[in-house]
Amino acid sequence: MPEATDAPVIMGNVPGSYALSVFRERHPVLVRQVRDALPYSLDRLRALDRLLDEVVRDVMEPLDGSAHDHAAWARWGQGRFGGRWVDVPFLWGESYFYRKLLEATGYFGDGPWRGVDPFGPVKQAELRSAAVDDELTALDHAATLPEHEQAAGVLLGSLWGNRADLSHAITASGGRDRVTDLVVDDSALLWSLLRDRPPGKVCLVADNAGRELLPDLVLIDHLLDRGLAAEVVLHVKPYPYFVSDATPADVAESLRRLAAAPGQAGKVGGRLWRAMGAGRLALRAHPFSCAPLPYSDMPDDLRGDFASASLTITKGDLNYRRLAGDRFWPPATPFAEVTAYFPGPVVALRTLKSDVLVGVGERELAALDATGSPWRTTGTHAMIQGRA
Ligand SMILES: O=P(O)(O)OC[C@@]1(O)O[C@H](CO)[C@@H](O)[C@@H]1O
Repeated sequence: MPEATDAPVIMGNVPGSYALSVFRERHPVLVRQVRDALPYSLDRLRALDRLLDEVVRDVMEPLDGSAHDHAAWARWGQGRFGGRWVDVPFLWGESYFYRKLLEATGYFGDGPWRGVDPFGPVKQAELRSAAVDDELTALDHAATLPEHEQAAGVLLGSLWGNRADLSHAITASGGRDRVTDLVVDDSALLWSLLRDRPPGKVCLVADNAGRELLPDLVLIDHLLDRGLAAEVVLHVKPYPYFVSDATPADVAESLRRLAAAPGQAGKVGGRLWRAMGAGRLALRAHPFSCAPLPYSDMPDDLRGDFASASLTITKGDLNYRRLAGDRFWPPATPFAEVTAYFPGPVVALRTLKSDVLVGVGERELAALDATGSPWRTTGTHAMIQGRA
């Protein structure tokens, strides 16, 4: 087995790879969708057209010198501008794409589009959907179940909520069934970290808004309400990212949606609303959450936050890539080994939508590969993977 540290970084340019399909197929579609989502003015439409051209021609241009974070991106992207989009590490190239998309829409500019979420229309449609009504109504039945089933239910709800990812939906063939047998199931570890010690601080690093964030909030309510956490810090993105990633505005909208719902959902929403006001639920939108870097490069203040938590729960595929490192790890590499740098207990809840994979033995891997399905990238499979 190769040394884990030799694991190659996932690049965008490998023929036939998932990463290449994201650059070649997903990004052009996304620019076109954003272009049509809001009544943008001519200058914004032109900027979006320039970005589309840049992506299709496959020549990466630097951020405009007037951008507030131009210096940071110039440093991170040194030696990459003028080259092909696909010739950079996958994680870096995707992050930069979303940053450029916001630039084109005027999100950080001085004009009228400042602060307008280009993905707002799709996020709002999802939050208003009948599917969300059904999911909130289902909480009434869940509340009648025995305690251990409720605990398992809120955890699985949050885990599978990660399938609701509007960026993945763009190129996923859709409608694929979930495979309920988890690829890795460390849920016993998660519960023991919460139950076998006095309640402490739990950090939940969120992923998508809407149909993922709602069950995340239900999980948070469970932890606070059952005394499994004294406080929860909910980490979200400071600005729109990867289409549906949750921002503070999305948290506010989801809490309003919950609090306005009848039955159990309304009770959950009311409790969380009060917890926010009382400081038992805090919101953090650290700039590093949108950085094109792995968590091993996190700044000291963020490290301090996770270090003071009795448990950090990370949600979703992108957070998993950043936690483990966006590399083709030998799949049997222990999760504890690749996350040894993380300053405290950490559990990842993830449906699999990219090639990064650790902690899976040869026999399990062979059995999954033998199914012949693209199980590593289509969101059909999920894992709860952690270390104390
Ligand atoms: O973090 P999430 O929402 O679970 O997934 C993000 C995602 O859809 O985006 C990337 C491709 O663009 C993949 O890593 C992953 O499939």
